[in-house]
Amino acid sequence: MTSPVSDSKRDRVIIFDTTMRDGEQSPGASMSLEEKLELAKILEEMGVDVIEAGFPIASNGDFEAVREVSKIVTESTVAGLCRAHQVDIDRCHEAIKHAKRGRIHIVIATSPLHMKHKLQMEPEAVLEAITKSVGHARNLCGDVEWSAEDATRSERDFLRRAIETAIKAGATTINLPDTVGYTYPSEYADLFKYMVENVEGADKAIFSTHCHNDLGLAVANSLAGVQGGARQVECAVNGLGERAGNAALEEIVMALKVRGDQLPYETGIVTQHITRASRYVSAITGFPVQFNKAIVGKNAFSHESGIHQDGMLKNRETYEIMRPEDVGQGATNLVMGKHSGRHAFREKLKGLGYELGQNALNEAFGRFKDLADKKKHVFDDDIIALVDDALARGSEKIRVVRLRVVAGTEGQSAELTLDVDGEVKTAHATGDGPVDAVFNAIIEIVPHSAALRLFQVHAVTEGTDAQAQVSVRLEDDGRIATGQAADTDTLTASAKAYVNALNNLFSRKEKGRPETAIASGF
Ligand SMILES: CC(=O)SCCNC(=O)CCNC(=O)[C@H](O)C(C)(C)COP(=O)(O)OP(=O)(O)OC[C@H]1O[C@@H](n2cnc3c(N)ncnc32)[C@H](O)[C@@H]1OP(=O)(O)O
Ligand SMILES: CC(C)C(=O)C(=O)O
Repeated sequence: MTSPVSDSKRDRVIIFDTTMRDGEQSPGASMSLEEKLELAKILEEMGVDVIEAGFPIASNGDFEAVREVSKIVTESTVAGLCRAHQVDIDRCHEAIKHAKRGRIHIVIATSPLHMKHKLQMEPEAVLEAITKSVGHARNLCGDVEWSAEDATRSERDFLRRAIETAIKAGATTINLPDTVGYTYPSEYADLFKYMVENVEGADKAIFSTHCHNDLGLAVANSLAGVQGGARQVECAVNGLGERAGNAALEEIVMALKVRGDQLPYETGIVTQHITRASRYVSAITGFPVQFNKAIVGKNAFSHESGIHQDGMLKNRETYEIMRPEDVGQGATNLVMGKHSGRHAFREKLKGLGYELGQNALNEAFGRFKDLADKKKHVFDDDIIALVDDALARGSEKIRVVRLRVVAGTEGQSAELTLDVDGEVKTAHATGDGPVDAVFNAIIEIVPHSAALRLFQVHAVTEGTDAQAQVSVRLEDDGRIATGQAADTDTLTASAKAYVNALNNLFSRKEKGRPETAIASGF
C-alpha cells in the first residue's frame, strides 16, 4: 500500500517533461538517440524532476532511447509510457530498470467516447485493466503513474472510481490529461478540487496535469489544475507536442516563479537554463520558435517603442515583469526602429561610443527616423554609418538636395539638384551606366578637373534593404581626397560620397594642404 504524500511534496510543483515522448509525437519532430541523450542532460541540468524519454513498446529506437537515457541520468526520474498491457509494461520496465529513479507510466482512456469506439471496452473492463496493469507495474517498480486519457471528457463519477482503482492498485501519481485541449481553466481547477476532496486514498498520490493546446489554453489550464490541487505539471519545451502541442514548460515555470503570490509553489527548475533548452529543442526538431513566443521568443525582451524604451531606461520594471538573465536570454534589447525615441537613440549612441551635442543629436535622430522608415531592421552598423556620415557632412559647402535616376535597357540618365554655397542648381546628364550619369551631373554643376581614382561600394549589413556604403577617391594636381556616404539607395550614396570627396578636396585646396583627406571615420 502506498503511504500518504508528505506536506513538503505538496509545497512544490513537480515538473514532468514530455518533450521526448509527447513532443516527439509532433509530425516531423523525430529526434535521434544522440539528440535525446544530449537533451536529457540539458533537462537534468535544468532541474526537471521527471523526464519522459519515450514509449518503449513503440519501436526499438524508442526502447533504446529510454534505456540509454536511464543509464546517463542520475538526478531526474526517467519515465517510459505504456498502454494498459502487460507486454508494454514489461518492455518499459526493461528500459527503465537501469535508471537510478525509474517510473512506469500507464495510460488508458476513461471517456465514454474513447472506451466505446477506440478501446471497444466496457467501463468495468477498463477498471479491471487498471487494476491488472497498475498492479503488475507496481510489482516491478515503486514509482507508477497512471493516466486517465481524455479525463476531461470522462464522466466524473466513473473517473473517480477509476482513480480510486489505480491508487488501490499502487499508482503513486494520478494524471488527468486534457488529451484534446477541450477543457476551460475553471472547469479543470474544479475537476482537481473535486477529485482531491472526494477520491478515497487521494492523499496517497500526487495529482498531475497534462494539457494540450488545441484552444490555446494549455498553460492556463495547467495552472488552473495546480490551483485545484495538482502538484505535478506535464509539459514540453517550446510547447512541443501532439497537434497544437502541450503546455510549454518555460511558460509554466516562469508563471509559477513570477506570480508566486497567486500560486505559492516552488519548482526545482534552474530558470537560467530555459533558453538553452529551448534553442536546442528548436535546433534538433527544426521547429522554429516564433519571435513573439513568451519567455523564449527572440522578441520576448525586446522593446522598440520610444515610450517603452524611455520607461525601460528609467526603470526596467516599467515594461518587464521578469529579467531576461533569469531565463538565460542575455540582456534586454532596445531595438532601434521607426518607433524609437530620442532617449533610446542617445543611449544607443553612447553605447557605440558617440556623445553628440543636442543639435547634432537631433540631426542624426532625424536621419535615423528617415532610415528606419525605409529599412525593416536598423543595425548598429547602420547607425554608425549614418552618424559618421552626418558628422562628415557638418562643414560641407556642396550638398545633395535631390536625385532622380533613370536606368535600364533604354539608357541611363540622372537629374541632380545640388546646393552649392546656398545656391540651388540642377543638371541633367547621361553616362555609361547610372553611376557615371550621376557623376557627370555633378561635374556639370560643379566643373572641376579632379580625376576619379576609386569608386567602391559595399553593403553595411545583410539583406536587399541594407545600406550601401560608397567610397570615392578624387585626385587633383597631386592632392587626394576621399569621401564616403551611406544610404539605402546606392546611387544616392554614390552622389553623396562624390560630393563629400569634392568638399574635402576644395577644403584642402583652400587650406593649401596637399595631404590625403579622409572625410569620415568608418
Ligand atoms: C494520448 C497519447 O498521447 S497516448 C500515446 C500515443 N502515442 C503513440 O501512439 C505512439 C506510439 N504508438 C505506437 O507505436 C503504436 O500505436 C503501438 C506500438 C503502441 C501499437 O501499435 P499496434 O499494435 O499496431 O496498434 P495500433 O496503434 O494500430 O492500435 C492501437 C491498439 O491499442 C489499443 N489501445 C489504445 N490505447 C490503449 C491503452 N491505453 N491501453 C490498452 N490498449 C490500448 C487500441 O484499442 C488498439 O487495439 P486493437 O489493435 O485491439 O484495436
Ligand atoms: C499519455 C497521456 C498522458 C497523453 O499524452 C494525453 O492524454 O494527452
